[in-house]
Amino acid sequence: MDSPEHDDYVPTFYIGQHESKRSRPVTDDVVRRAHECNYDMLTAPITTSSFHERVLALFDNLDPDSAPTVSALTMDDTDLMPDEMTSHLLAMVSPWIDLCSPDPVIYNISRQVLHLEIAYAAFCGVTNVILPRPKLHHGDLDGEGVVQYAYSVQEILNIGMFVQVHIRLHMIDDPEAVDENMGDDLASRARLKYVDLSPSDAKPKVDVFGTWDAWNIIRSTCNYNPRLFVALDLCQPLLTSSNQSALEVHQALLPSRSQSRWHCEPLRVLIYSITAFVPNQTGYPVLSRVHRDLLTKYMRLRNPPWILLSDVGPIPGIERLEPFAPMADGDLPPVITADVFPLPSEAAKQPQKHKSSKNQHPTPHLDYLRQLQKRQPPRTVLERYGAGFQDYLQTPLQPLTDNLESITYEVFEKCPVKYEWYERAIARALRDWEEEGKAASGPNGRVVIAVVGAGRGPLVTRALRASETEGVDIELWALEKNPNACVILERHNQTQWQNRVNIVRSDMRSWQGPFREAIRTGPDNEELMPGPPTSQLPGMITPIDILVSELLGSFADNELSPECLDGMLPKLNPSYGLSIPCNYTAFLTPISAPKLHADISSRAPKDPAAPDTPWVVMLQAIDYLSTTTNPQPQPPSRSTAEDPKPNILPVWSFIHEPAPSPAPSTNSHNTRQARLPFRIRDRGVCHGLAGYFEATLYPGVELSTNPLTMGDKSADMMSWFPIFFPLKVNFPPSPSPFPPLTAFPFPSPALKPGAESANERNWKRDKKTPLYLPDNSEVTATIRRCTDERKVWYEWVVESWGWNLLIGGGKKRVRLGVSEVGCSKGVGCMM
Ligand SMILES: C[S@@+](CC[C@H](N)C(=O)[O-])C[C@H]1O[C@@H](n2cnc3c(N)ncnc32)[C@H](O)[C@@H]1O
Repeated sequence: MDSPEHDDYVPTFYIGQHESKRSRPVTDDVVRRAHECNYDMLTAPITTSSFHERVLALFDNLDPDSAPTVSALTMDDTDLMPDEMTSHLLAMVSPWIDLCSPDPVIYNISRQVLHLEIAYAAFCGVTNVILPRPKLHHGDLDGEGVVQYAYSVQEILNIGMFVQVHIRLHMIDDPEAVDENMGDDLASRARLKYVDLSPSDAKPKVDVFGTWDAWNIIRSTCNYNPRLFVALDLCQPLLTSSNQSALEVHQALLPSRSQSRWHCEPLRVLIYSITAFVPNQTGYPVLSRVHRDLLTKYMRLRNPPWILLSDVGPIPGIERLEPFAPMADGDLPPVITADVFPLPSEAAKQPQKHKSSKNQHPTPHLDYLRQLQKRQPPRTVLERYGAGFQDYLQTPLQPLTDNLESITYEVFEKCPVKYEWYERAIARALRDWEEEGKAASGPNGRVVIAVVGAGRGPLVTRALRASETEGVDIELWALEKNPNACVILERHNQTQWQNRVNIVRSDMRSWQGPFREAIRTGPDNEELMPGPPTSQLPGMITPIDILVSELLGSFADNELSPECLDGMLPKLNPSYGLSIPCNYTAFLTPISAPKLHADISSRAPKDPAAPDTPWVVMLQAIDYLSTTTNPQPQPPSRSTAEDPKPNILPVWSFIHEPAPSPAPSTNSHNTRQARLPFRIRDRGVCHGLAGYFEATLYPGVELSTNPLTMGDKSADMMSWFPIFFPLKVNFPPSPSPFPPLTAFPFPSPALKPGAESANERNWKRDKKTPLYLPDNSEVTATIRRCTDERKVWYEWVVESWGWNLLIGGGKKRVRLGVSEVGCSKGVGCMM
């Protein structure tokens, strides 16, 4: 396997240019010029300033008791035309509307403007629109209008059936952030009877999850519609107090808790305004390390977001539109590439330099991003191996009932770690065997090793190699029940293993053990000595000294390793026999995984088992809901003060050692149950449980997929992706609180082909609304490993808990919600 340093991968940065107030229409020529400058796309307002003036005048001249009607768009109201280049445009809905307004007339007008603009953009063939941010604060009202906004979004998803809708949001909610449209907008016209502007003592504070909360309402109302995305503003207007350095402010606005939360949402656009950049020592605009790290993280998503540079200057040459030398190819003078974050004192000294540099490089911000694109750190082994698999749901393998294909074994065999670790474990076991002078079970004192479930034989090769390196003689058995894989084993035995391996075609649960000639010795031939392996009767069965198996699944025991090994353990050498692995433990943690939730929801109508299936999935767009702050100090340049790490708790274990007697006839000894409490610091939505495992192959040699220990125990191991237990929660469907508007010029949108029926919608709401967890709450996950005489399956349920303050002091723990029981019996593993 190549080392990650040799990865020649360059990520795709799809970069667009946005101006909040475009001075000229976005024509073909403008788009062409933007492409020449190495921009990939442009934003365009759907309507013109004259439409803006018309609507404001409508409101200003309104009889307060009448229902206003915004008349249909005219030629003067828009510059947008159906055109080939519309596919390169991100159409901007007017930022001066307020869909959250508590003033019903303003809401009514805003909603009409939205409908008119979306309908016209859809008519022109626009496929991507960006909606203005939901306004979260109106006087002393905080977050009240979000539901209103959410219903408007739900409506427009049914107007433009091919339009992808991007909701513009700040990373965090800062109530004091300056609103760029202030004065020119409908929001500032809200009437006092609806908005109390009197100064209040209880000023809302910065809320790290405030904007996420709004997004959660919007996408939940829209049933996780796959055409709904986040356009994230990465830089809020900086309210730098004089004693804060620019670096501190940038870090404070990008807390790692909110970074990881947005990472799990459907991020489609990242918006960098000019305030996200700071001049480097040579005066060129660069991003701080916090921003650079964030960009690297977000650009590694399976579908990397687009980047919008907002108000960083016009497209060069646009006024004259003369031929233009292409820019921003990423080959820059070294001054631009030095992105050392300046000390605030240095930055303050450099404004002049910055200006003159900009004149020499007309698109310095774009140049810098193109340069960053080229200098992205190489992908890790896991990232390379997992490319394309991120958040892709796979049904777990059933190697016991199904016979795997050769290609599946081939994928296993690519893991650079697992087989190495098995060889190490076998080598240590042989060394200890020798050093401790243990009596072996094979002829001539040879240690009997049985690789059970040998597949195409990689562990057989490793066992032979371990014996050679340790200089310990072994007798090797390889057992496999897949007849096709046995052909490969037999071929390998002939061509690679010099016929040193005894190959057995059998299910391990019915294998008697190493069967060999019984050689009679002693003065009267009354003693029996183990002879060479044979299939002839009469013979004798001898114990196995070292049993090697790899029957583990993503949740350790989910591919029935315990059930398979049950039959083998009584065949171990009773004094010294050992199993590799000797034990394994499953782990769980609650996660937010909107993408997986949406995927499972969309499968559910056709595949009713989908919400009850524990899925194998390379988790990427997820957020851990239960975290602790990492106590280990980090280099100051690399992290903010807090660096949360997930609480991932052990669920249950299986231990494999010589068994004195055959396993009981029922499988009830392999059932398990666990109830795990998780503290939740920050609010979020729980979509399910992420499962991992750790296994001890031999003391000191461990495998782990648990993110907390994987780096130490088996870094770069890629044989197993985690498992995901989805959550189903039962809530009654909620009717729309908003009756259709009578004054609206269009008829209420009828159901178009492909739109959801009420039944489908209700089914989704009834069956799969995820569990909302408030700040400072608790989650308990209860999970069981169940069995009958034919199958093994899991059942899981999640409860959320909060605290009620009691009159007279104290608090009481109260249950806030409980999920439906997930049950995988329908897709359980056959024994
Ligand atoms: C996960 S694969 C591992 C294969 C191989 N050891 C490797 O590491 O590439 C598990 C193998 O065990 C075999 N297997 C599972 N249950 C078995 C059983 N009860 N008896 C024999 N073989 C079994 C499967 O056919 C499969 O080849």
